[in-house]
Amino acid sequence: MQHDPSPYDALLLVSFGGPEAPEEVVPFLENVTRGRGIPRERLVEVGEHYFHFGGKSPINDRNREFLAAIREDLAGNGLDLPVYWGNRNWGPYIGEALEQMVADGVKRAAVFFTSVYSSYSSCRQYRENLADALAGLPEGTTLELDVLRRSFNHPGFIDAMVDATLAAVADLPDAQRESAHLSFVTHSIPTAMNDASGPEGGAYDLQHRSVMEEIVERVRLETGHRFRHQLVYCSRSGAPHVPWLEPDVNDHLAQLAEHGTPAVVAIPIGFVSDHMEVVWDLDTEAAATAEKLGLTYVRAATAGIDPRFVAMVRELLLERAAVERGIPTARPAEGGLPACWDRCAPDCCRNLQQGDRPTVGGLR
Ligand SMILES: CC1=C(CCC(=O)O)c2cc3nc(cc4[nH]c(cc5[nH]c(cc1n2)c(C)c5CCC(=O)O)c(CCC(=O)O)c4C)C(CCC(=O)O)=C3C
Ligand SMILES: [Fe+2]
Repeated sequence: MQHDPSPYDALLLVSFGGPEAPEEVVPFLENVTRGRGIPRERLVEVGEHYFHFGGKSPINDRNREFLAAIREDLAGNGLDLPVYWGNRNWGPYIGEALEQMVADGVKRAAVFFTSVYSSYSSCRQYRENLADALAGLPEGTTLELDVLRRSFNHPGFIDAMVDATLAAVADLPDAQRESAHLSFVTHSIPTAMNDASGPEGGAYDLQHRSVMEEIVERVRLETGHRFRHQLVYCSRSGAPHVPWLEPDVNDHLAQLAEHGTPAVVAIPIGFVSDHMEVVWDLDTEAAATAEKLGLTYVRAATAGIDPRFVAMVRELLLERAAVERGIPTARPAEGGLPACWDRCAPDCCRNLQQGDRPTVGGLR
């Protein structure tokens, strides 16, 4: 393992952002959906999820915990790197983080997105946000940003999710354990967005399936039982006539109940911490659906601040630092897909609605 962070003199954590008070909910939703063609009814419905939790999204607090854990991990490993944080849709915004970095004299930073898969929403849109924020800096500012590779198959994420799954499986009633179903859950996206994800298309779904298969196999090695499993989706949005990835987790639960499955473990592989989708779509809505159907329902933990997931950010930064210095380095990855590319191809995860916009972190 390399321990030299150069050429980086900082780390920037980039996330989605969320409202923290009732009066922030509507402006936040307007930020999220600007130019994205989301029907008014869906916005009202999603607004209710936030109001249900007092107008406060959990995401910023989860990111504050993650930041604190990353800082501790870096310091504990003798790395004296400042860590900044900026969001796409709510303060602290990416632009504010960049201004602070410039004021502090940062020249080149590694950037980690709190979303580990390829798609427009989960990767390229953040790369556009970085380009917009850079363009907003005063003329003549030099700040270079390198986006760390998609980390869905990094051992730090996989190992945390394997243990979360094992813990959830252990929580099942003994009599139901082996007939339980593992339901891997992620954020739905339009099928067209999935078709355009990654350099060759379909990467969003493919990456999730490789994570699922790896976890199922690791759980088999640990328990001796290969569980039935499926990839399902939550948080479908958009107009009704636009196809999104399916099945929805609630429809899936109804199917399981119909086929006599007694218990289900929901494994939120699409979310790195307990975002609104986890506390609403899974812990509130899907849990209620399961209860109505008479299904035992256990939700596995998200990666959150699992020390291995936290260490992953440092490991990715050091790995990329070595790459940028031209030093051969290991690129750990688990499951059927190789470690992801460092720089995205020009047509990776294209913006289908607004066309190509400037990005950061692409091939030059
Ligand atoms: C792939 C993906 C991720 C995972 C990757 C990542 O983490 O980035 C993600 C994360 C998140 N999505 C979030 C919230 C919302 N997403 C929305 C809308 C949309 N998401 C989409 C995709 C994704 N979203 C898409 C294709 C849309 C349609 C509009 C569009 O084409 O852009 C809307 C508008 C209402 C609605 O349409 O549901 C909201 C409020 C929050 C914050 C949660 C919190 O507060 O804790 C988080 C972490
Ligand atoms: Fe979303």
